[in-house]
Amino acid sequence: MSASGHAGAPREADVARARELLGEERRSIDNIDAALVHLLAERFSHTQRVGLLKAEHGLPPADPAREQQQIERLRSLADAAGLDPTFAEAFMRFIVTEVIRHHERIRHEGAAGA
Ligand SMILES: O=C(O)C(=O)C[C@]1(C(=O)O)C=C[C@@H](O)C=C1
Repeated sequence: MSASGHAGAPREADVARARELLGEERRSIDNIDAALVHLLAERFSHTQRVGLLKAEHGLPPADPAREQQQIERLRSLADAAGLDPTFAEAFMRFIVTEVIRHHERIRHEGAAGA
């Protein structure tokens, strides 16, 4: 079925319009992906400082209680925003696992040399 509602081969004009809409959506997707990269870079620059503080003061790299609070908060935000909370939790855990790996590296390399 074409956009005009008829069965059979799609009309050229409908396909052209669909391609135009696809291009517009992709431009927005590219902008959002760029924002995500910048936000993640900003987040990692803060967690890097947290890692240094933790290493300098002998605090453990991971804080499971804090993670639990973050996950509950994000699940609730995701739900309100129409995003799958299970996906939001998995995404958060993926990021935090990487942050903890950075914290451990800073601790093992010595905070001063990081
Ligand atoms: O808040 C901390 O203590 C952090 O190290 C940051 C962070 C995070 O990425 O949000 C990472 C590891 C901890 O387990 C909890 C949270």
